[in-house]
Formats: sequence, structure tokens, C-alpha cells
Amino acid sequence: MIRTDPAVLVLEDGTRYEGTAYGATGERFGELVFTTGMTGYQETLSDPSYAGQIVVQTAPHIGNTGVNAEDMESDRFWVEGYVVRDPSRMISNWRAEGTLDEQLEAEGIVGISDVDTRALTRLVRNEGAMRAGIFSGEALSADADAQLEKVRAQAPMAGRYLSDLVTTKAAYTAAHTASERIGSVALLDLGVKRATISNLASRGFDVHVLPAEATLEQIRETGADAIFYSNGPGDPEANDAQAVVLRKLLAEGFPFMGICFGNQLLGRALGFGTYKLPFGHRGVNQPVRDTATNKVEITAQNHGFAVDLPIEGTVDSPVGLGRVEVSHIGLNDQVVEGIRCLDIPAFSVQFHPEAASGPHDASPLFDRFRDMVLAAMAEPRRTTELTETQNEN
Ligand SMILES: NC(=O)CC[C@H](N)C(=O)O
Repeated sequence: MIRTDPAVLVLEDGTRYEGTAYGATGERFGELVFTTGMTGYQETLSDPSYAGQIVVQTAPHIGNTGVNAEDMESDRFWVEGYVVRDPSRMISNWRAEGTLDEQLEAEGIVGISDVDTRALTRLVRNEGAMRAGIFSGEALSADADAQLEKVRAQAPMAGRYLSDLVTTKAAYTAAHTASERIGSVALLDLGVKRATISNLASRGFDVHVLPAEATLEQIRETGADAIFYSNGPGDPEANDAQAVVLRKLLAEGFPFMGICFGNQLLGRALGFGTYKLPFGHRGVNQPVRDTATNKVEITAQNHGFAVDLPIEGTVDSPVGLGRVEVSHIGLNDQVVEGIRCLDIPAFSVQFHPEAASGPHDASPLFDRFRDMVLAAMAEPRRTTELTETQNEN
């Protein structure tokens, strides 16, 4: 199907891109970010971490392989809007069950195509992530000033709390899928992807998936042997409740692994800060260096915030949770891509070892988690005294 009905993308700095409507029509607003993934558009669209964001695909042809039920990372598309250059006119893949355009429309995702995504990406790279809006259908009747005003009236990503939007409404348990059960993990669902749950389940863990606002008590009540914090949308600074809960669980000696948002919340639980990157890292081809082995891994990433830690040397957690090191460094811009605790059984990565659309370099991290939990289960939990001044923060 070739569409010709117009759409416009309006950036908060006043830049406008005219294009063709793609997917649903209407108006949508969000933070404009780009992803450099050449594959995996369906995983991107269904990744809850993209809630609140309008995603630009730098890959020029999108939709070539259609969509299928298996590649969904959650039960719906979460992006707020979608910007592409050339939507594929036909699908060509043995796994395809439908076209991307139809799926976008069915899910109510407002998109725009025929945009010069190279120019747009350069603009975002130079000026930073911006608020933006896509207008099509009746929304096009508003004049340019009114559209710009609506874009500028939106909440910026800095400070946004989005966990309640994406988290599971009720707790549930996903049973392990390994030949032998190892134990169970309490996973705080801040916007979890299916691949994360299946990676834990296949390593012998029953996974208790809990709503983002689960209390310390509710987490303990699962009887879990370890704690996991997932990826998710929003500014980690807006999730202090979850950071404080984690701080207490760490002090109680629970082994912990976090991914992406979970990495940022581990940083905050340990008493460090987080900050917003100019335009973030999104794609399946992001190089990081493991500081312990010096090995370079190609990782999948999707983040706009990062933990504020010196990338070299060892620092003490200001809340008394022992020594902390940066385990991975992003090679494009030296940003913290992982945290290793030296005195408590906890680590996290900013990238996505579970990413089904990405490479598999990073999947041994789930094995590392399993081994860490097994070692911790073999002895009584070691508690840590939190530094008094930070205890109630
Ligand atoms: N994928 C994620 O978990 C993203 C974390 C956070 N919302 C960020 O943009 O940095």
C-alpha cells in the first residue's frame, strides 16, 4: 500500500519536517531520540523503555521483514511516535505474519515516513534529544505556531516517572525452564522485556515478577533468593522509592543484578547520582570495554541517562555498601556501562545482555548472575550496616 496523506514532525526548536503519514493518524508528543539498529525494529517498538519517546530509525528501510507474534518484547508497542525514511512496500520473510504499517495502525502508533532521517539524526546528535510532536489527519489543520506551542507544553524527559505506565498490574510468577531449579528471583518490573524473564527462567530461576511499586515487605514475602531490577522508561531520579528499597535489600545481603534502568537504580541505591546524556545511546552496535578483562563487546543499548561514577579506580559507596568499580565503559564517549560491587554480591549493566535483536556477546552475564546467586545461597546472608545519615533517604 502506498500512502500519500501528509504528516509533519515538529521539534521544540521550531524545526519542521514534512512527510507522509505512517501507521495511525493523529497527534503524539514525546522525546525525540534516534536508534541506529539495522534490525530489530519490532523489538524496539515493543520495548517498554521507549515509553514517552518518539523514535527515529536511522536504518533507511523499515518494515522489510514484517511483524510476527514471537518477536514482541512485551504485549504491545510502547513508542509514543515513529519516524522512518522509507517504509517497505512489501514484506519478505518466512516468519512474517503481517505488515508493520498495519500493526502500527492497529496499535495506535502515530508515525511519519519520507523524512530525511540522516539530517534529523545529525540535528539530534548536535543539539541533543528534544521534545517533538507528529501531526497527521485532522491534527494538521492547526497552524504551525499552535503545533509548536503544543510541543513546548510537553513535560521534558528529565524528571519523568513512567514506571506506573509500563509495569505489571499484578504480581505473577514465571516458572523456570531449565532441567534443574536453582531458586527464585524477585524481579521488579520497571518495564521488563520478555527476553529478560526467559533468560532468567532458562537458568533455573522461578521469576516472581512484581509491580514497580512493590514494597520491601512484598518483595521479601516472595521468599526469593535474589533480586533483579529490569530496564524501563523515565528518569532514574524520579524513582527514588525503588532505589531506597534496593538499598535496604542490598544491606540485607540479597544478591542483585540490574539491567539499564536497573543499573541506574543500583547506582542510586549505592548513593551515587545519575545524569542525562545529550542524546543517549540506542542501537545494537554499541562497543563497551570490560574493565576486568579489557575485552571489547558489541552491545545493544537504549538509554538516555547514565550513572555518575569515575570510570577508573575504586570508590566507596557513600551509604556504606562497600567498594564499587565501573565494570564496563562505553567506547564512543567513556560513559559508565556497568557497575561491580566488590564487597556485596551485586552488579548491573547499562546495556542489554538480553537483547534479542542484538548480538549475543553479553549473554554470559546471566550465567554470572546464576553463579553469584548459587555462591550466595551456599552461605548465610551477610548483612551490612548502612551509613546512618543516608539510611532514611
Ligand atoms: N532501557 C532502559 O532501561 C532505559 C533507562 C532510562 N529510562 C534511560 O533512558 O536511560
